[in-house]
Amino acid sequence: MATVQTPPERSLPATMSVSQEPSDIDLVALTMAALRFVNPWSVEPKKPWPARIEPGTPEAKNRVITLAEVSLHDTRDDCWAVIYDRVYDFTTFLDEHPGGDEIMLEYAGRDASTAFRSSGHSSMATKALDRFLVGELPMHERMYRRPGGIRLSDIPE
Ligand code: HEM
Repeated sequence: MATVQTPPERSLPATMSVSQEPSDIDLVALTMAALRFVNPWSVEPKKPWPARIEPGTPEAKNRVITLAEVSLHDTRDDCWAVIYDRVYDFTTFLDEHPGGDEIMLEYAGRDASTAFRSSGHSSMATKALDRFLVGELPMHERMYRRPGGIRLSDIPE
């Protein structure tokens, strides 16, 4: 006598909620794959920057750093400041500064453009900034290096 075989009962995985149909899951996976194909940046997390940036390296030139991030580096052991929209790590320079460390620490974690300019620094001092560069402010936070920004004749290239 022929026996009729019924398919085994399909049970949902323990993690799947009762309201979620298997076809919904496939649709999500498909959409993610399609988005990845069209624009990988829309779904992949961006590669995080290394925790420590070596000042003055090509990598430092391309890094965008917000004022909020600069403000976290405001101590003698970790001293950043902004001069003409560029972000510098002056930690290793504090003890070497001919004008003393105190004045530089006053601007740790902040914009020091006006202070730097009004201290009558030589063009040599301005050029020496490159050694300490770790990044640049985003366009919307800049005062100088942006279209329509403050124009000064002696801002370094
Ligand atoms: C936070 C920003 C800074 C402030 C407020 C500041 C302030 C000063 C002041 C007040 C002096 C004059 C000292 C005196 O005449 O007794 C001075 C001198 C000097 N500073 Fe700074 N400084 C800053 C950053 C820097 C940086 C980043 C450099 C080099 C990369 C630098 C290099 C020099 C040099 C070389 C002198 C001797 C004069 C000259 O050759 O220009 N300073 N600074």
